[in-house]
Amino acid sequence: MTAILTVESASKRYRIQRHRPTSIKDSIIGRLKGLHRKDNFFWALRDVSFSVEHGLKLGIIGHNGAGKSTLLRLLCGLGRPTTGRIHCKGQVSGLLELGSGFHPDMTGRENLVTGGILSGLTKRQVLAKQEEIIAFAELEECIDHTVRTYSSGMYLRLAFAAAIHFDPDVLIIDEVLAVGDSRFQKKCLERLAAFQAKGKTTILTSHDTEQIRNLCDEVLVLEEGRAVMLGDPEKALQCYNDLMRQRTEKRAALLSGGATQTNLVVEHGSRMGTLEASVCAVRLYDTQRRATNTIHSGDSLIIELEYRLTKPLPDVALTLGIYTEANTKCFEFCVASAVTTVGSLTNAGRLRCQLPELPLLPGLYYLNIGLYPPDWNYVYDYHWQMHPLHVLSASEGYSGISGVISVKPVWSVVKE
Ligand SMILES: Nc1ncnc2c1ncn2[C@@H]1O[C@H](COP(=O)(O)OP(=O)(O)OP(=O)(O)O)[C@@H](O)[C@H]1O
Repeated sequence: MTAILTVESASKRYRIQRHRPTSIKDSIIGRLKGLHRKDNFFWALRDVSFSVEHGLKLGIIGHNGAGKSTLLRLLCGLGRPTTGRIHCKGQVSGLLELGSGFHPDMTGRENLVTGGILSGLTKRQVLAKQEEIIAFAELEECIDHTVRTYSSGMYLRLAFAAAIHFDPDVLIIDEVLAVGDSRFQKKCLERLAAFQAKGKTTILTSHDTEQIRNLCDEVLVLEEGRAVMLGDPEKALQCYNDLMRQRTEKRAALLSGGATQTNLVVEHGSRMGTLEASVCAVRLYDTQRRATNTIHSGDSLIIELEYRLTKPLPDVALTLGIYTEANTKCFEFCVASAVTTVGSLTNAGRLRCQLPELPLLPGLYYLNIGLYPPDWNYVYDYHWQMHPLHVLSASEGYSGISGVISVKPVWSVVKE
């Protein structure tokens, strides 16, 4: 196999301007006074090296500010590394953050033609694909409006449709699969899978670990601009979690002015975090609002979390998941902003969550709960295997089903 893309010791330095001139005169005066010499420099990428072979599905993960977008921009040819080199032997198409790529004052159609030509297609080739792209993006009615008037969802639909229909050798996607409605997201994921199945190379970043597992066969982990590891998705996700644990430990030490144990002693299961926001009690209720940790398959479950904040926090992110005894995830949902979902949090209170008709097969499960700062950089409080949930057979139980969820198949003979 040959490498289609090679990154050799690439570093990227940004200038953090202390003096921001607002006019040419201001800029000249600033230079004469030597104000520009007071600028700081920030290394967003440091000495990153890796190569990507034809057909590889590469994922890039890392916490907020780790350098993922900076690296993807360089791979797309937007800017050059401050030191090091990037080599690409094919045509690259990039779906970067919303707002990049299209000119806001040009119509969707004009942007398509310009984008196609910039991606290496001839005008005739772009025009031949144009209607298919517009149909995929479902933008027939707005394609002749200026892109400035598009919603973020419309923008994303056009950007994705264009990037994939231009059929590049390497498709680079920065997190954008998280935007847009779920039906269109599914359509994009199917199209992306077909693109990958043709043996094309993809490079993507995502904060969604399931997307990383499903869409990547190798993953690069970035931390503070450095490549920490490149390996299979499971090892990379483990490394990402370890880095989060290390950041949590650093944060806890900073808060307490010394080394702190972030793994907390609990009766059952495990708990870790800085406890700036904490879950101090978890109560489960059945459909009759009785406090219990035993329900029947198919019953609804009410979960009440008693929380405490050590100081007022602008927002908190949280996760709540149900896992089997063997630690298989049945489901987990993330709330990126508690404020948006339930309103601002007082220093202590209770959050309630109802899960209607939980179709779990009989067995022992655990509720895993996490509280995080909104940038998910470290852990406020994470409980795993601490809160058991016993699921009993439904009153009209049926046999012969294994797995995690309870479904009731209805069989019949097809009449010819
Ligand atoms: N144009 C710029 N000027 C100065 N600093 C920048 C610039 N662009 C990015 N940075 C800084 O470089 C670092 C890496 O940013 P980057 O956007 O690459 O991170 P990221 O891993 O993509 O983060 P996120 O997951 O939040 O998108 C951040 O600290 C960011 O503030």
